[in-house]
Amino acid sequence: MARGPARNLLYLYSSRDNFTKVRAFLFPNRFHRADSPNPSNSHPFLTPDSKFCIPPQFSPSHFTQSLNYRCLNFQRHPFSTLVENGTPNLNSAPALESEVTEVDSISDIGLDENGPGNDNLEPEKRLNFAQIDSRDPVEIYKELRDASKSDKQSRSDWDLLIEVFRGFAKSGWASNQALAVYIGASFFPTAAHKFRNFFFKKCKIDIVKYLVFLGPGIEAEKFLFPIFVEFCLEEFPDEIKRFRSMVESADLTKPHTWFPFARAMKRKIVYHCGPTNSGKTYNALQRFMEAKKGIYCSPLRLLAMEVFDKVNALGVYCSLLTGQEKKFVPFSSHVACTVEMVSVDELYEVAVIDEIQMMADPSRGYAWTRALLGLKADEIHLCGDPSVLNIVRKICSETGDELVQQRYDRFKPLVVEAKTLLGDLKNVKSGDCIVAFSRREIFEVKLAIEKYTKHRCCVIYGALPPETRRQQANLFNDDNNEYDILVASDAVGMGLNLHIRRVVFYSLSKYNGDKTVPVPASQVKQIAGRAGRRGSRYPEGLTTTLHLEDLDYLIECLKKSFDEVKKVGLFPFFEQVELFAGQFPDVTFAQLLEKFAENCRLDGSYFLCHHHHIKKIANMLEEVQGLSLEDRFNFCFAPVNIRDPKAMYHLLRFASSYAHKLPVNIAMGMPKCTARNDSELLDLETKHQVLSMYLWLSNHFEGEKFPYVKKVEAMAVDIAELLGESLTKANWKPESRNPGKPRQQENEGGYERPRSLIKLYEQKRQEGFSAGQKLEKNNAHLALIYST
Ligand SMILES: Nc1ncnc2c1ncn2[C@@H]1O[C@H](COP(=O)(O)OP(=O)(O)OP(=O)(O)O)[C@@H](O)[C@H]1O
Ligand SMILES: [Mg+2]
Repeated sequence: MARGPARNLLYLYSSRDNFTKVRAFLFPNRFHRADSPNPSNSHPFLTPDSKFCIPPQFSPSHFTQSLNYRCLNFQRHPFSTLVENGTPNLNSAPALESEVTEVDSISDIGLDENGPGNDNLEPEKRLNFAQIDSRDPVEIYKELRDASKSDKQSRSDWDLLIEVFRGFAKSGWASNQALAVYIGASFFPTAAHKFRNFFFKKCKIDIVKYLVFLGPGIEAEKFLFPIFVEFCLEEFPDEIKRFRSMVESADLTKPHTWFPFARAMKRKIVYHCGPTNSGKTYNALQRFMEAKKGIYCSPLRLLAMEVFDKVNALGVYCSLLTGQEKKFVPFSSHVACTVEMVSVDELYEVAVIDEIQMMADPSRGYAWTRALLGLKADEIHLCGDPSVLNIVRKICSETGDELVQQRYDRFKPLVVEAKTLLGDLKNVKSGDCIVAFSRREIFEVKLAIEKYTKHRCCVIYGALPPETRRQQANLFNDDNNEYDILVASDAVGMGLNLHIRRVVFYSLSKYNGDKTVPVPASQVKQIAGRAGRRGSRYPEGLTTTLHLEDLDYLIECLKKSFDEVKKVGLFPFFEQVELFAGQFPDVTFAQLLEKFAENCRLDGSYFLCHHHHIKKIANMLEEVQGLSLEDRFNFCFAPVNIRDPKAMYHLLRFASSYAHKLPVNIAMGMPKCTARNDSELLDLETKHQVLSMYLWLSNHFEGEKFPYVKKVEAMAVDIAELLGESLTKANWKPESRNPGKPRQQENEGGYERPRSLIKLYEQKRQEGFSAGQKLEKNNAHLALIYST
């Protein structure tokens, strides 16, 4: 074993008070034993005068977490590293604990037992280090700046100094801290590099010695950082100014201050908090109808339409405002709108924001947050589950609004049927709603039920227009026909008035665009809760699963209390994006959004809503010349299925015509008859979505650019009808709209639930005798009762 080149060895000088603490930290096992020998003499790394020779794998930063290292004094001294085959190899130094047992003396591993070598520092110099550390960084910076050249350094110091600065340039801590003085993360490495060059040209011996003593790591970074800041302030004023304006223009902190008029009001917030089917919306609407002027904000067009119809029927004149339609009722002082369309300029006596828990929705949450923060209403009624209660409370304390809570219980408890359908769709009964989580499964279930039983099925899923969903709901609710089963997706969870006796989960897993995952408990509760509705044929609700294996998960979900939401969604207004865009005149709109997301600042209670959908449209529209930033922003919010190339093509066409100042035409053939197969049905769905998009655009851009609104409205009505008729007749195997999506396995019968999750539940079931099984064993028919 040969001695390697001289290196620095770190010594730690400890006061008597700290000696035991440091020792315990360095050698926890050995010296905690009651029979420990005299510590100061027994270990090769301990020197008798409270001086610790720190093994190479330790740096001062190791002490920061466990010890108040500022009470300690570190010093570096040269040592020789182990050399094997002529190559220095610090890693081959044994670990600390094994050193204790295997190494007899320091000289055995090539360390300089006598400590200080040429670079040894006297105690006065150690004192000097403390003085350097406590010096004003501004002064140090000025001294460096004004120095004509650097002091001479030894080779070893120089090498270590390079390491220290390399560490600084890569330091996440320093880069983060630099943000506070408006040095952006992308500029930080350049600034750090220039700082290093500056330092090397000017450095003073005492500061170098101190940095060498500290070594690479957080201590050196902390020492250098304020000097770096001074350097940056003087060297990069333009970069700092630019970054500062960029950050300020992407400031989404304190969103409650964005609505000064609402803040000037003393608003009363009433939180109607409870499970599904407990009368929350009903009670909020009572106040809405009593008010002189009211607004109802809905999560869905369908629900806005339902409230519009209901309150007009009760003699309260109410208009309808959704992205796609404006139905103005003369003399109306009330409006039912979708939450995205809410006006924060109008003054209302009562506002209702339904399904307030949607504030936490990753994509649309911002619309609920904006409504809550910005509505100018004396009284705001929030309806929803308890998941956002605490965060609403926090927001109210910031806005200065009064919060009142009204608790609700389900009118009739929800009963879980432990028997399940035993995996056989032949066991469906009149009034059942079979819930599946893909369009494909929905049609497979419908096909199977209609083939093997006497029942007929209505269907409801997200891609259907609200008018068709409503038509299907009415068909199902009506006693006087054979359509007594509903097959639906999670779209059934909100907004429809349905007479469901029993909700049966076909499966409890769902494709999330990436992979198949268990349906979240909150969603399971919401959907199951649709069974049994006050005033309907079935006031008492049941729920179960198709397969016995899924029952435990259903029970688990229903038992689970709502998870508390910690953050709610935000998205910038156009004006904020425009201000931000001023910093980046040359980037595309999609890049601009990306930069905004990277640089925006948010308070802890908020997250920036997903903008994947928006970016995809922005990228597509990049080739369209002549659109202003505001046009692009608005086009990006158009309701389009980004996975449907036909719909995307039409959006591109609309935007191109608009940019060329041409009247935007619909240029789409009208189907003559109902769909005869699944691809014709898909075509009808797409056509309706394109028409709906046209109507949406006509409401969000100057009307005269979209001159065919009347024609498009008529076409949309016709297609919704054709869709309804097609669905009642549909008896074909479904096709996939998205060929990229993995298809579920098929069996002979044509339907097979996803298996991956079953295994998971089976495993769980084997772990214990489940409640569901016990009940099944006792042949209990009705099992557990939940007020979910
Ligand atoms: N006091 C009442 N008198 C008559 N009908 C009522 C009353 N309260 C609620 N209902 C009816 O009960 C049904 C469920 O009420 P509501 O829609 O308000 O429940 P919810 O808690 O908002 O449930 P959801 O989860 O569906 O939003 C509705 O059809 C409603 O009209
Ligand atoms: Mg409701």
